Amino acid sequence: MPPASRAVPAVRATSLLVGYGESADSAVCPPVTIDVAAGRALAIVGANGTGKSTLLRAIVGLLAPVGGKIEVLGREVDEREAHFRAAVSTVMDEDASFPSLTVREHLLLLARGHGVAQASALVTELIAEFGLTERARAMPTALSSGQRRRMLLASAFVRPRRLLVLDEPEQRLDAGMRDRLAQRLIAERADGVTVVMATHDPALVATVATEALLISEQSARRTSPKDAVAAIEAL
Ligand SMILES: Nc1ncnc2c1ncn2[C@@H]1O[C@H](COP(=O)(O)OP(=O)(O)OP(=O)(O)O)[C@@H](O)[C@H]1O
Repeated sequence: MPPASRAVPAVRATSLLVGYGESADSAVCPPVTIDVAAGRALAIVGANGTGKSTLLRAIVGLLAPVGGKIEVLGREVDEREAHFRAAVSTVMDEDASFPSLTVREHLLLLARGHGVAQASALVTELIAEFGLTERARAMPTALSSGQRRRMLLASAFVRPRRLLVLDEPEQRLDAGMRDRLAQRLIAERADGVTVVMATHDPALVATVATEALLISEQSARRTSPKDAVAAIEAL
């Protein structure tokens, strides 16, 4: 993986408005202006329905902004471009897996599709890290919801990445797995990978985040991880 340039923010939002209509009137949350530097981790926090997932969809190019601007790794978002697909790894709510492939086959296909060297060894490691060794030959339909979530998380780490965009990565994970995920995200940061995650998990914010964006009906404002933890606990 090429080293991330520290000069260019991994994510830069300028008066960004996100929503499901055609114009700024349809924005689901107040405007967002934020820079996230390479190797940092931004936690996006706020009550249900405040627009966290919608904001992530705009960052990964699934939804065009209804106002303002969003740049990822120094360029306007176009998820069809090869450089974007090579650099941006996501775990979103609506993620799908191949219905006819086992856990191991799904991960291998992703790794090979992204040109990862020694894909088989990496897949074996990730399957162990995400506690799926016993289920490596299972079809997705035969997994528990937590196991399926683990497979989708492992999918994010089986491919090259400079930016990880995660929508409530703690969902459906037990306490041990949440802790392991936090350790993995800390290691990712140490490798220069940027993390942007929407989360309701105070432990994940406290251990992984270097900064936070607190969204409410009134504002979307940058805050410290400590204040974000307090805000989650007050919701
Ligand atoms: N596909 C959609 N079309 C229209 N409105 C939507 C769509 N998806 C979400 N919304 C609305 O947009 C607003 C923001 O939703 P969003 O999912 O971004 O919130 P969130 O902060 O991620 O919430 P949660 O914490 O519950 O996951 C909500 O009012 C929601 O009902």
